[in-house]
Amino acid sequence: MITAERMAAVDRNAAALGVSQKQLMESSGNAVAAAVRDAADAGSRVAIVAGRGNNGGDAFVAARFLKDYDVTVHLLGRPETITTDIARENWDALVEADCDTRVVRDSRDLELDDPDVVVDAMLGTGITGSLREPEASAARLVNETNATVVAVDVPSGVDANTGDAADGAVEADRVVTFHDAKPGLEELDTPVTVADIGIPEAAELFVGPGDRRIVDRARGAHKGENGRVFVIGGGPYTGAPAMSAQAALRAGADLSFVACPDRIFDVLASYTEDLIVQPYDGDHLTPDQVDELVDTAESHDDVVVLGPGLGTHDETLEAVEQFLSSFAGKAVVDADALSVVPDVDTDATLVCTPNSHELAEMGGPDVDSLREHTDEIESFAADLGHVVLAKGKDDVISDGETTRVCRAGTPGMTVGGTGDTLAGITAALLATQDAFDAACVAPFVNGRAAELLDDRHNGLLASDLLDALPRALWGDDDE
Ligand SMILES: NC(=O)C1=CN([C@@H]2O[C@H](COP(=O)(O)OP(=O)(O)OC[C@H]3O[C@@H](n4cnc5c(N)ncnc54)[C@H](O)[C@@H]3O)[C@@H](O)[C@H]2O)[C@@H](O)CC1
Ligand SMILES: [K+]
Repeated sequence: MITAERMAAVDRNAAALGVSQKQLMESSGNAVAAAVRDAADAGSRVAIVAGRGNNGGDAFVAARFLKDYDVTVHLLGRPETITTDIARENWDALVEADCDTRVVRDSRDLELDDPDVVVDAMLGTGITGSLREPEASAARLVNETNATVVAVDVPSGVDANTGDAADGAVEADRVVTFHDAKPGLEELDTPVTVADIGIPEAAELFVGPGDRRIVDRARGAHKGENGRVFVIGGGPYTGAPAMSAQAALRAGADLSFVACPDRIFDVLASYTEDLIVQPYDGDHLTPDQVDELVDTAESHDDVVVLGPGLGTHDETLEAVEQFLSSFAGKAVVDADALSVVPDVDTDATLVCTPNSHELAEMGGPDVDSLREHTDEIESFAADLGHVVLAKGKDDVISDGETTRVCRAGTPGMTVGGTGDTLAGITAALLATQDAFDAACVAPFVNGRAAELLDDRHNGLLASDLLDALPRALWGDDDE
């Protein structure tokens, strides 16, 4: 089962893997033609009623595969207003080939002439709101015919995610949908065929540019709407928390705070003016600080990064344990803090970011190649009850039910600090996204930033990644 948004992401990932959307449209159209052949004998009269989006494009392709039928293609709207190049190219191909194509400028001009089959290709997953003209009138005509109505992807006017039907939505006799079942179609009392359109499994397994689009939302305009990240780190180390906090800003967080022992305050505060540093007494984190840290994080709805540079002092690990026991927000747990997670009872939403060594220490599989052990990582995540982002040459991300692999990155990323940037990016994304999505997209963005700096294969610094993060996250060059 796949939602419309996820389907669009997978489609984009397929394109990045070299299977273009036009190829997928060709397969979809072929599948629609097969459904028409199932519904009526050769020679039957077929009316294709097409909208201006890719749903219509699928049906233009189908027309090419229905040579043995008496096909008429009705386009709702002017050809110049077809919304995508691939749909327009397929329309043009029909016109060039002298097919019976009709441009419906006004819904009153649509005449179906008593067809045996209607192909409903007006609206697919691109619908917003209730049916507008000319689609509304066209849907009425389609519903009045005695023809067998074959819907492309989803009956026009029906929401593929929920099954909610707009007033006057097409009542289909059968539906041909693509790649995977859609939750909304299950709600209908209509037979559904799921057609394999040749999307490689890799487009679902590997995190790709399509996943990044999920994050590419309308960002909030007000300070705070894109999240505050609160890094609890530092003590024996100062660079790690600073790197996480800066990466969070570069990945879209509005504000980034670091809570650290006052012994290292001056060092941390001197790295950059972009960070807000809040010192607490002492030279390492202890249980004395926990109540105030939980208060700060919860009162501002912060996403916490717990771990970078904290060290492994007994008191520190005890403080981490107490923090997680009382904190009920969202947190990325990294580095030294990870060892505490398996034994803690917490209401927080966690993304744990172990490297393969830390994964083994937590009780997960002890392996070099994470990618060859995705099943074990998945069951580990299920037992843990938190999202696991296991970092390696290829990263493995699992919420215990779904598991993905991220292949982005360059050999230069073995340099220290790239895990700290990853934790910060994950936190920034976690502010606005579901935990699993954030954990999938963050390593893609971190790795993509390194790829954008490809000239620095040798001598890449984690701090170099900071500059490239916005482009990696929002840039157009996502091939
Ligand atoms: N994304 C994918 O993975 C694939 C998509 N394919 C096809 O592409 C379709 C989605 O294509 P699009 O995103 O172009 O969207 P659609 O073709 O569903 O519709 C977009 C068009 O409808 C108009 N529109 C939107 N809401 C309307 C309303 N309420 N009343 C009247 N007109 C309205 C828009 O202005 C736009 O012109 C899928 O349903 C499927 O048929 C297939 O080609 C295979 C792969
Ligand atoms: K449709």
